[in-house]
Amino acid sequence: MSQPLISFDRLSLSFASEQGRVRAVQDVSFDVMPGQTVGIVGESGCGKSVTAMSLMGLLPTQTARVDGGEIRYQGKNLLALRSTQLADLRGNQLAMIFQEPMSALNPVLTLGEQLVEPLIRHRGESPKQAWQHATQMLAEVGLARADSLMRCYPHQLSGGMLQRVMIAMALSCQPALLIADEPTTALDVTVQAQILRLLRDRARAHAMALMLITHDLGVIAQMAEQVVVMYAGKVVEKGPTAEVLRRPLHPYTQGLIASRPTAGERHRRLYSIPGQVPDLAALPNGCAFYPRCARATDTCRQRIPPLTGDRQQAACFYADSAATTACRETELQP
Ligand SMILES: Nc1ncnc2c1ncn2[C@@H]1O[C@H](COP(=O)(O)OP(=O)(O)OP(=O)(O)O)[C@@H](O)[C@H]1O
Repeated sequence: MSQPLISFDRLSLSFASEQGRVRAVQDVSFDVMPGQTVGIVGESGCGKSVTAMSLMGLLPTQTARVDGGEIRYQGKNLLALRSTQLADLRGNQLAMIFQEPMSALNPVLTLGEQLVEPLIRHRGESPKQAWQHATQMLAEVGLARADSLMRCYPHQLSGGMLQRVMIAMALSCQPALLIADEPTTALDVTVQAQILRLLRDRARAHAMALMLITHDLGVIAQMAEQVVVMYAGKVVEKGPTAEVLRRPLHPYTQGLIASRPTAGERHRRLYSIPGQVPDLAALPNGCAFYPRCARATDTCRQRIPPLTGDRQQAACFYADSAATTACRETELQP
């Protein structure tokens, strides 16, 4: 068995805020194997992006603090690297694309200028080689007339085209890992499917690992071999996607699956998980999900269960398969 490419090992992070420390990530552990796609899923504010940004060294240094743990890349703890060493890995061996491609591009530089810069800096290509390489990459992500696109400014392209440019930019340095943070949320549905297909094909063609952050369990089902379910800054369940979706153990995962809208069920009342996500600056004792959990008992209020087990792990004292009948299994199988 090969070594993990990335290991999050008991990572805890917090932010300083006027309300006190926001415990955005607590004790998060999971691995990404070389070439593997891992989906991170959970409601808004559960810590998905912060987890990804910490790997890229992109957290705000004035407010963010690492409270414990490591993020190892090929065995090296990224949190112990100097910022220049991390900057060298970023955009080279580790790349990231975001929900809004426009916010990651410089509006006053042409796409060509922005595409060639990392190739010159990280790969030592000459300006001419970098230009040819970038043009090839645009063609590889399905953009026609790549040479003339190189002379365009970001505002001249549609959202779908820009996301393709971001993927080309990320792939151009042949990263070992690409993080895609809600890469299709800002796109219309047909373009979403194209971009996801492109990401999957390119990840396979380049033997690249993919960390895919999304709210959408359907996307996870199609794309990811492993899934990590986060709630209030913690991993509540993780495992092979097919197994977690077929037999979710944690009541939160069960709720997420049950609340997914599906085609052909116009008359079904949409289920939503009752209650609100907790304030991460004032987390309750015990399991953070208990105020919203129909099965919560006094034990859940007092103690936090550990994430245990080998295949599927669930941080819940009462995690079992008994309540999974409400989950519409067949529709979510990859
Ligand atoms: N710079 C910051 N300062 C203070 N708190 C922050 C900062 N960045 C994130 N947080 C807090 O950390 C928590 C986790 O945020 P994060 O962006 O990781 O959530 P998320 O799961 O990615 O949500 P979404 O799906 O909406 O992007 C949130 O409570 C958020 O308010």
